[in-house]
Amino acid sequence: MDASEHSDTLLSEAEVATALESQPRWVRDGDTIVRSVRAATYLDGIGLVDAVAAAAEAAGHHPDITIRWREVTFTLSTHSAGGLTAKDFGLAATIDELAAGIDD
Ligand SMILES: C[C@H](O)[C@H](O)[C@H]1CNC2=NC(N)=NC(=O)C2=N1
Repeated sequence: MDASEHSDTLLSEAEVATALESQPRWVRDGDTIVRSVRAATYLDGIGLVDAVAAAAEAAGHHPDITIRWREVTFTLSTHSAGGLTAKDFGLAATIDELAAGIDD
């Protein structure tokens, strides 16, 4: 399932806590979840950004992305809903798949 198939109903605090237990690479920061990936090289990080951008566009759900040399930080929130929804955790799972083998 990609993020476009997930509901944009706001998750409860309990639902967010449960979702984070199964996605341990992500940390809560207010109305967002955040993960940083440290790639072996700058271009590996850019390659990950490119792959995530394609997946995000296909899903119609887009992360905030910060690039600092070879560390790429993804911040997820459903802006239209004003907080965290299943779309964010769906995209988080996709990013985890794409980052597997990149994170050093
Ligand atoms: C029409 C389109 O689905 C919306 O503008 C989408 C696009 N991508 C988005 N991405 C994120 N993260 N939050 C949104 O509310 C959002 N809205």
